[in-house]
Amino acid sequence: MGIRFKLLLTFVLCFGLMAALNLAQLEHNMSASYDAIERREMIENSNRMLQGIQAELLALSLQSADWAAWNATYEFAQKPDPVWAEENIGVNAMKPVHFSMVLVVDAKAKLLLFETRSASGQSLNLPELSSGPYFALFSADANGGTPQCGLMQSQAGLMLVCRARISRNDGSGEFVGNLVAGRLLDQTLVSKLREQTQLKFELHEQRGMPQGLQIWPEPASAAVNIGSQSLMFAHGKDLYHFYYQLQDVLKQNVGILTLDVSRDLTKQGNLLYRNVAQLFVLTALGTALLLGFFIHHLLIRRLRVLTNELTTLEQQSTWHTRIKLSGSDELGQLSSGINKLLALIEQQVTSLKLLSLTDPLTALPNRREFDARLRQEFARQKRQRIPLALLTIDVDYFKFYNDHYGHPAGDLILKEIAEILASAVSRSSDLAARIGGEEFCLLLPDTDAAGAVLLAESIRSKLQARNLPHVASLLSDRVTLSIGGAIAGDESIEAFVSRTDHALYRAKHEGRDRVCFDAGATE
Ligand SMILES: Nc1nc2c(ncn2[C@@H]2O[C@H](COP(=O)(O)OP(=O)(O)OP(=O)(O)O)[C@@H](O)[C@H]2O)c(=O)[nH]1
Repeated sequence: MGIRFKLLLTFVLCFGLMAALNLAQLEHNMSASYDAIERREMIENSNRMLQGIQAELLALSLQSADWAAWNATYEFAQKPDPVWAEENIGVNAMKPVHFSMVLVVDAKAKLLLFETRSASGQSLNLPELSSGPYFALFSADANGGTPQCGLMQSQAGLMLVCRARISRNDGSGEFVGNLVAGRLLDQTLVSKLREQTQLKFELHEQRGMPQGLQIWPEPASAAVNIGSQSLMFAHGKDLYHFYYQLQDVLKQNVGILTLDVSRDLTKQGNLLYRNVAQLFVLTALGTALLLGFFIHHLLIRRLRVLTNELTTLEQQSTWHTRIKLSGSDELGQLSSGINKLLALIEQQVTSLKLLSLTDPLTALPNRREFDARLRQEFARQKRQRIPLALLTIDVDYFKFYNDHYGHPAGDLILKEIAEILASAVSRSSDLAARIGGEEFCLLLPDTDAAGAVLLAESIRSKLQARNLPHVASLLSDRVTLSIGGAIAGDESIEAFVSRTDHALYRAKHEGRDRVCFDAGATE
């Protein structure tokens, strides 16, 4: 797995995790605040719905209290006058105040007046109100001036009803009876209330509540005299279904109010959340890709260049090549560091190479260098048909010199001879080398036998001129050299070198301090 993929994976994971955490936090906060706002709105709505009915009940209460606290009504309760009643509290007076029912009962629970009126002006058939538990409640002395109101179940439907104690205008007078006023809670009234409250609630006359409802946490305090204190609810994905149990003045279940409230806020919140989530995911992905792009250009691409150049270096095993990665940042510094290291290695390799090809005592090329050059020049001689001469030079009785003067003095002699050989060769293609203890070689390309002999003799002369004493020599009291030489012919290198060795052997054998040349193989 490449570093680019790893980085990209890391970014995606990090940003993904970050987005997920933020989204979870956002969702938690959002749903908590939306829930709170929605709950407040629900309470307001349900209270508004109940307050609408309460307001109707209050209007009914005021009107019935008005009719009950009237001297004429007080007199009627003691001495009923049907003509007066018809005009003032009877069916004719009911229309303007939207009463559906007026009932007057005296102190002895005798029904004095019972008028009903539908919205269309017809009378209603309400036999259950002139006897039974409702009538018992209507005829009891309430012992108070404030009318008692609530709901009532009748054959014509649910009815708002208020019972008021009949009194004089100033509220005085003994108990002479009650006046009960009612108003049908029919669809006309429900529609009016729906319009007023701007809430689409429904009135159902069924008594039982559906199964599986939950109790709404806040009590419905506005409606203590028309129903239970609690609201029930069920909630769907987009809607809250509210249920309110209506109870009559006898505390019996008589109907249900339902209200469906759309969860617009939650819907909008969910939409907003989805949008934000999409934005988060896109931003996280976009940022990861952008970072990946920049990292690729700033890092990965350049790292690849560096790796490729290092691979090439390794494959070619060359130290003179340099990394071509520029820049002053960390990668640029790394590349310049590698280049410095390469320069150091190159320098070390060059000097090691030089050391491995140089004789440490005389600073002349050693046997390894000589062998390499010999192979090179021998091949060239074969190719170009140009003469190649080889001289092998050996110090005479050098063992005795060492024995007599000591090894360090012998080293000095070897250095002197090396100087002479180095100064004797004038062409850049000539090579003077120390190939063994006191044995030297001169490789002379493009030199014939005569030239080689001449050079050998000049070396001997130069040594003579230095006049280096060698009292232990069996030949002379000075240091002398024996030189064997040969010109390369159509033969192997070994044969060529062997001929030179034989020439040297001959020089030794014939008395030393001389040059013997073998030109035998030349054509
Ligand atoms: N001082 C010194 N002596 C060396 C070095 N290398 C080889 N020798 C000595 O050179 C001597 C070579 O001796 P031999 O091969 O017997 O030959 P020689 O005494 O020169 O006799 P001929 O070659 O027959 O004239 C030995 O004593 C080696 O120890 C060196 O680097 N320094």
